Amino acid sequence: MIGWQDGRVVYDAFVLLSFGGPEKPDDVMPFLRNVVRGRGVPDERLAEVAEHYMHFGGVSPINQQCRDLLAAIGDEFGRHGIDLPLYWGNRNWQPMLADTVAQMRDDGVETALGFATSAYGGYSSCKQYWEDIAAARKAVGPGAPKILKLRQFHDHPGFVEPNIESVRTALASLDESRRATTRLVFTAHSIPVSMAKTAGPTGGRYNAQLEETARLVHAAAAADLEYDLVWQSRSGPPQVPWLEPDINDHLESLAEKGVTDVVVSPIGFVSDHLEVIWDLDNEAKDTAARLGLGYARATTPGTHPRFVAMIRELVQERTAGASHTTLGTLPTWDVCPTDCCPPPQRRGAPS
Ligand SMILES: CC1=C(CCC(=O)O)c2cc3nc(cc4[nH]c(cc5[nH]c(cc1n2)c(C)c5CCC(=O)O)c(CCC(=O)O)c4C)C(CCC(=O)O)=C3C
Ligand SMILES: [Fe+2]
Repeated sequence: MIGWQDGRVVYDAFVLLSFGGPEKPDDVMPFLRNVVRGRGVPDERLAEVAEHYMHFGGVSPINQQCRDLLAAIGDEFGRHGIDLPLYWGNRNWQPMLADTVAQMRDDGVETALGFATSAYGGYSSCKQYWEDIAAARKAVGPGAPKILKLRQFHDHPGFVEPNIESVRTALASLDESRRATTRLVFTAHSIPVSMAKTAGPTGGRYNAQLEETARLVHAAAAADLEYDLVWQSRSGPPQVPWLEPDINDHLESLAEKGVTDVVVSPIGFVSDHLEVIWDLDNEAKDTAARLGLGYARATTPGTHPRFVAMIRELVQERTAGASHTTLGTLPTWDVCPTDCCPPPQRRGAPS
């Protein structure tokens, strides 16, 4: 067996867990149907989102970003003597996690560490990855390896520092003479209010973590500016309340208040995938232009070396049983309680 002993558990593989995205036009609708299975997202919304993907030739950047990240993780592990085979499986598109888990079983993997491409707690960002693992193992059946997801990392310096750096870079591209009326706007994926209420063991964890990350990035990158945390990429039927305000509405109210320029920092995401390049680089940017606001979008961590080092550190934290490296004050843990972050109520056809 490949791997190493930490005195408690032997991990013999690493698996990257992600969302998945289409890589050609014919993938788009089946991918979207996988994402919204049983969730009551109206067809009009799906058709609209399909157009966003078609705008980029039906190709989401997220899968290539995962390939690049996995290659960088391999280099990083190699430099630090971590000899674990690397795998990658998605929730919604090929390579699907169940196929990856079957391959891992065939390769003799017994217990893997999984890294999900989301920093936060809550159903979509955390719990659903645990569910993905359980469903994939069930599909594979006897001999399926155990997979333990690495912890949430919203306030790890390896996540916060690349965001600080990119906010500074974005800010430097704006007109210095208008700095006093420049605003820092953090964004994250909106989720249903009911999902936000039940995020984490005591509720509200998604918002609390995002507020903490925003505070940490703001303090280090641009403490003289005012800042806000707002939401993007709302889905779901209009009668269901989701977190507000939307970034576009927020830009309107900022312009009314006399703000002249904005730096938008999508701290809710780890890579510049489609929700970032469509919703921010197209929609929000157009809104800013219409309002006459200067606009700069900060990049996400992607394959930033500090971010990649964080992934290696999270593995070492786990295998050495070391204490968690955190910049904030919210509690962290390795394994989530089983009863936190319940799934949203399913509507329409069961999956
Ligand atoms: C919290 C959160 C994250 C961040 C955490 C994480 O990263 O995991 C995230 C990431 C992403 N969301 C993505 C895409 C989509 N999300 C959708 C729909 C939804 N997202 C939700 C939440 C989140 N989503 C929710 C509650 C829904 C409603 C339906 C449901 O309950 O599932 C839909 C359906 C159509 C629509 O937008 O209405 C699409 C296409 C992509 C891929 C982008 C690419 O292709 O590059 C990524 C990384
Ligand atoms: Fe989403």
